[in-house]
Amino acid sequence: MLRSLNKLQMDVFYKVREFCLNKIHRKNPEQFMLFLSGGAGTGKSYVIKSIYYEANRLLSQITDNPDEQTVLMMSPTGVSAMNLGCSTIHNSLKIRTDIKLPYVGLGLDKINSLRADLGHLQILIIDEISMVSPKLLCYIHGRLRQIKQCADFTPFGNVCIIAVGDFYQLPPVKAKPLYRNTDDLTNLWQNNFKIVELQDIMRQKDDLTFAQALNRIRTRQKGESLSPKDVSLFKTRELEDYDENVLHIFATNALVDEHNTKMLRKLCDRLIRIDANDFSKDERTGKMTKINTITSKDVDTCLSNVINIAEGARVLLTKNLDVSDGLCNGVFGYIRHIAFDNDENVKLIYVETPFPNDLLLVGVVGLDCWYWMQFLSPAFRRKLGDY
Ligand SMILES: Nc1ncnc2c1ncn2[C@@H]1O[C@H](COP(=O)(O)OP(=O)(O)OP(=O)(O)O)[C@@H](O)[C@H]1O
Repeated sequence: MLRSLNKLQMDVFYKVREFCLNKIHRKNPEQFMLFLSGGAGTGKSYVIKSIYYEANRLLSQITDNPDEQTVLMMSPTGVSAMNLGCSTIHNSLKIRTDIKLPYVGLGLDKINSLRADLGHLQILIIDEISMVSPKLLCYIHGRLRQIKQCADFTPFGNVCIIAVGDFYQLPPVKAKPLYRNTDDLTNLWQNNFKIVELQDIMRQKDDLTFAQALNRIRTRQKGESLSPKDVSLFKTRELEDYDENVLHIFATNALVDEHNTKMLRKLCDRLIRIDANDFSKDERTGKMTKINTITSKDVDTCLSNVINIAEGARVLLTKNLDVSDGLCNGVFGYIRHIAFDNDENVKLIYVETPFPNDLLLVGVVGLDCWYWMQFLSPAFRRKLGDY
């Protein structure tokens, strides 16, 4: 893999390698903060995998404990974490999703356990940096300072950072991207990071004309039209007939729902409608009472008021259940079986995941739980037989 790196990829690789060698030889190398950028397919993930492997190999020499991590790779989303074989930022650094500034430190027990794993951390690789909000970056900085017990304000507790990504790609959810942050207090991005921009598109390296046209879409401003030449090039890639099972992308949720309902009706015999039930908890008695008006819109739960399901339907996981097991937001599964209670209400939905031994069991809203999901062990699966 190393020999195949192109010139710019190689430069970054050797810069990090030099830091590691100096660290092993106790030369006290200076902390670096690198922003590795480049368009889609320029090989950002490819080079960080090489760096991660090499840095791990070299820096493992500075600790005797194999459980201690000297290099950590993480990503803001479950899918990209899964693709890179790492964990999410929230999971790796025990950062809650509802964080607020100013930074709130972790309690003693939790920080001690993080410190046991990451006390010798030297290099942190953050993939998909375009999706990291200024607030989340502040929490990464705060957490690393806490882990490293830094007395001064050196950024990120003096841990080297390799931020990887492309700001032309997805921005953070409901937050400004890092380069747009103008708040001096939380601005860890500007002035700290040195940019290296990979130039060669490796994904379409055998079709340079197409790769360059894709790059023009990348840098195109809102309202700016594509050249007629690019439009006709993309038109040549249009398909009249295509497999309906491929992943579709739509601009609005309404179009997504329309397509899903069409496919369900087409592919499945019996459509089952589940209406959301809303319950309120009496603070004094703890008793749950069903309420007749649905409040999901008012409190923005992102839950649908109605869902249509069917046996055989393809479904998408929209939550990170267990990234290390591959069960993260974006993974497909198939509904194998739907079980009903005596009143013909849906009680359980059995979802088969793409992973051989996992079957997800999805419980539908009951009085004592909002929803729950669990994996069935192979033994329990056998007990269930063929339903
Ligand atoms: N030096 C290289 N030699 C051979 N193949 C490479 C090289 N660099 C990247 N590739 C290949 O090019 C493709 C794109 O690389 P990669 O996924 O790392 O790009 P990326 O910049 O991370 O893309 P994106 O922004 O879309 O995630 C992959 O198939 C990868 O294996």
